Amino acid sequence: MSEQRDILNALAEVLEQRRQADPESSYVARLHHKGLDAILKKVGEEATEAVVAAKGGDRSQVIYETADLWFHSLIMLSACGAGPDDVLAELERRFGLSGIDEKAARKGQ
Ligand SMILES: N=c1c2ncn([C@@H]3O[C@H](COP(=O)(O)OP(=O)(O)OP(=O)(O)O)[C@@H](O)[C@H]3O)c2ncn1[C@@H]1O[C@H](COP(=O)(O)O)[C@@H](O)[C@H]1O
Repeated sequence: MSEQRDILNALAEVLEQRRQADPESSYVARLHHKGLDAILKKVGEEATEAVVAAKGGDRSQVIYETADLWFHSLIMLSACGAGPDDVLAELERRFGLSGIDEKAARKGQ
């Protein structure tokens, strides 16, 4: 298992623990306390910020904003009873399958 995958799983574990934490001392607990709509709003905002950063062409800003987006996406997954391994498994399932071929197979169904 790569170090990058380790940090995703380590972070996912912390995020699960924070669901029951004190909203006064934990940002993640505070978001859960506000509810799913608040979590989804943050994911939308962070996605927009990542897009704006990419459009601006500053590589380090793109990385920074994408980290924010991934972080909030992990909170969304946690709220939906899923985790990074579930998404990685889906990407693994798709690996090597051309998006064009996949779409053609779907349209032919
Ligand atoms: N990786 C992160 C992480 N990335 C971003 N953030 C926070 O996410 C928020 C992002 O908000 P914005 O960039 O939109 O800035 P803002 O204007 O402060 O946002 P608003 O909430 O006010 O809308 C900021 O408060 C960041 O500090 C994070 N907060 C926590 N983590 C990880 O999550 C763990 C648990 O955090 P707590 O729940 O706070 O203990 C931490 O140990 C870290 O590993």
